[in-house]
Amino acid sequence: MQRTGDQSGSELAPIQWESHPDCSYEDILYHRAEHIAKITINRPEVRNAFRPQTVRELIDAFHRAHMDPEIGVIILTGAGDLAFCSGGDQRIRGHEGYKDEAGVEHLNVLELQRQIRTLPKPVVAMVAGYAIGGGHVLHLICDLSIAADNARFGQTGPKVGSFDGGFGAGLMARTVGLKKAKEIWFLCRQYDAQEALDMGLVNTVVPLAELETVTVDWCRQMNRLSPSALRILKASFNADTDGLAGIQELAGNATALFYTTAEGQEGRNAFLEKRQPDFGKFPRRP
Ligand SMILES: CC(C)(COP(=O)(O)OP(=O)(O)OC[C@H]1O[C@@H](n2cnc3c(N)ncnc32)[C@H](O)[C@@H]1OP(=O)(O)O)[C@@H](O)C(=O)NCCC(=O)NCCSC(=O)c1cc(O)c2ccccc2c1O
Repeated sequence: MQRTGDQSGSELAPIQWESHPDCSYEDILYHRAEHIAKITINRPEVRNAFRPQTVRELIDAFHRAHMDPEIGVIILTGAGDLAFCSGGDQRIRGHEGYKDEAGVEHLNVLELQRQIRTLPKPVVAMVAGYAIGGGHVLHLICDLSIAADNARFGQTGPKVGSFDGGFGAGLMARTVGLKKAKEIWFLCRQYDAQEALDMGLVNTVVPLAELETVTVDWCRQMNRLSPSALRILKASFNADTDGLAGIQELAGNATALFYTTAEGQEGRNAFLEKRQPDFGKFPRRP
């Protein structure tokens, strides 16, 4: 199996994950160490299929990692070696979506997809075993995907009476090309890790036993880089695909940087001091 990527400067020391003391999740696990958060879908008995509660907990965990200034990079993975995620839990699929505890039907994974794209830190999918259906779209949404050599990828929508025509189709086409994306959706085939690497669906393939070590190494490398540069690059990569919402995210970074300048602060200070702002002292740069 081919391994890709520059491994120079890599650190392969084991990581000591710590559980977060405030987290009481049922369907997922939340760990932190060395400025990395690891979020694990923990339903191995159904190949880590998600139900509305799973998605709710994932949204909470991603928000926690987003807001935690100690965290630079986030890993999304599935418990065990057999699956990253097998998509929506078909046992509780009702007429209009996946039924929660109150009987309300959801497609709330779409909200999670948007959250992963807009949160301003790199998200890495660490994939062992199956990434299938809505679980396949989840890895696709992540910024990087690292696959174990036992990983298998595919969509099942047209087979099980579903489809994801949003990021599931559009982002797939941008990632692997239009013809390949249509093949993936129209034939519902499964692809092994090497095939996924060959079509640009994952960044690298590693032996299963090294999956976490290599993923952590990539995270450590990103954590040594400028967080603001990574943040703005992520927003830049997503901006055109995400339309005005993407531009909003990118422009929000410009606003946040502008707030830190004397020119930005002059406007606020003038308002608080009840005077006219003096922007004349700032250069009109070419
Ligand atoms: C993932 C598999 C290929 C694994 O095959 P394998 O042979 O290894 O294992 P089993 O098939 O025996 O599974 C073991 C065990 O797990 C149960 N299980 C597996 N997947 C699911 C699931 N998704 N939901 C419920 N249960 C699942 C399986 O029944 C077995 O249980 P036992 O009790 O019998 O032991 C294979 O399992 C597989 O193909 N799974 C189904 C994949 C699938 O079709 N997923 C749903 C696609 S649709 C979707 O995910 C989706 C969700 C959304 O929220 C959307 C929202 C908006 C738009 C679109 C959406 C969408 O498409």
